Amino acid sequence: MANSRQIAFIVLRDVHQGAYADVALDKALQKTKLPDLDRRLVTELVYGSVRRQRTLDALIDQLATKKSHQQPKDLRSILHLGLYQLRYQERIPASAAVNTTVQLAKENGFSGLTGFVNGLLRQYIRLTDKSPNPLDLPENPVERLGILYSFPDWIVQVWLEQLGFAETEKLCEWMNQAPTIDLRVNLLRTNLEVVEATLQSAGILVRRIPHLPQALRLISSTGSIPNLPGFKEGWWSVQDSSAQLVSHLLDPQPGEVIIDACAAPGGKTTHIAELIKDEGKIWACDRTSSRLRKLQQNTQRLNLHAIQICTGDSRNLPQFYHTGDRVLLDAPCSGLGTLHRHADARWRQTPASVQELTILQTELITHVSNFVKHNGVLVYATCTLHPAENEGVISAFLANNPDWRIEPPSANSASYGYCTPQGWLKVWPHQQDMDGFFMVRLRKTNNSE
Ligand SMILES: C[S@@+](CC[C@H](N)C(=O)[O-])C[C@H]1O[C@@H](n2cnc3c(N)ncnc32)[C@H](O)[C@@H]1O
Repeated sequence: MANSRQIAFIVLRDVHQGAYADVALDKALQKTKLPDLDRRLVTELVYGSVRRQRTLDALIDQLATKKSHQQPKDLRSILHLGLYQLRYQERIPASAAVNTTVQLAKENGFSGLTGFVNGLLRQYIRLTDKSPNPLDLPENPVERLGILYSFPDWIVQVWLEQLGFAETEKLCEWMNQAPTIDLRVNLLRTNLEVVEATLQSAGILVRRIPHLPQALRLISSTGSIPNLPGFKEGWWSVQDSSAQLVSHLLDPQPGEVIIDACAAPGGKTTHIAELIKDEGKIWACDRTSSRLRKLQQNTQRLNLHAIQICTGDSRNLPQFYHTGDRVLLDAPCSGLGTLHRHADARWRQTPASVQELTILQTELITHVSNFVKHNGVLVYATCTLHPAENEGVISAFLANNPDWRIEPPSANSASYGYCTPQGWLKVWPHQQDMDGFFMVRLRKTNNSE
């Protein structure tokens, strides 16, 4: 049976050939019968090495004569694994990190280079004996943060322009943490006290989140989520606190017609159904049927009946024109607010992909705003921290549609505390300790058609 590090190496090889880190990892773990502890090690090594890729490459550049991108691809992955353990895995003794990495090199076609691997890793250890952070860093603030925290320059630049150096550094640090898991309790089936007590009796510690009436944060490790008590019974869903704010901002009421224009897999659709006590009609539209199947499963598990599914492109659904009391557009986005949840996401997005997304977002809001009835409400939300996809899309929409205005949340809303002077809400993860989000409520005013 292959050992944890060999499996991690094979997954990294797939990732460097273009596979998604989570998909490649799942595939590899399904093929093995590793004990839980080893599975956790593989996961940590893969996600950590992918996430910290830029920092690890900078170390290779510093310690070897050939730059990281000139090294054979597999050797680079092996060095990433070794350096990752030395730099970020305090529980692994340095000697074990070095010996296992040398072994990996030997077993994967680099027996002639074991001396190089051994030498490079030992040189790193010697440098750390002299200084806790031996990485050479440039003065330029963008590159400095990009190399130290392993982000592409363009993302650091986007954040620096909004936050300045000290806050951007805190945000970068936050995004390299292990993600937390929040639950949203289904108050139609149970209540917070019962879920808290049930989880606690299964040895899982939770805490409440201020202002969010359905939220619980898991503060101890859990194992498989579907095996936790209450999941199969539909007592709760997994949903980050900031995503819960979106449906509170929409503020849906029992009996209303609500259209969720980008609904799958249904985190917010099911929340809306819970908030209206399952009384009314919610159209869950999405163009991806595989994701809508998940929405269907979630709806059944939570025993909700107000939701109707519509598969299609929301830029072309004229049957909904002027029918919605409230419309939610939780738009596809670059996900810069949830980079901590997807190890490879920071390397997949580019300024060009952001540009394409802003075009799609603009087309979606333009079409979907027609779904709203006279005097109705439209909420636009993204889980990104890129102003072009947020403030930019909304400012352009308002400039082209003078019959719409921003309506900030009311003082008794769960989302009130996150409101900015402009009336939109922006959740900065390092300040609020939840996923990054942008959301705004717009109302179609009286002078509109
Ligand atoms: C951010 S996700 C939605 C998450 C969902 N609201 C939730 O809370 O679970 C964006 C969704 O938009 C969908 N999408 C992208 N382009 C679309 C379009 N033109 N029309 C309809 N859905 C679209 C994607 O399939 C994806 O499911």
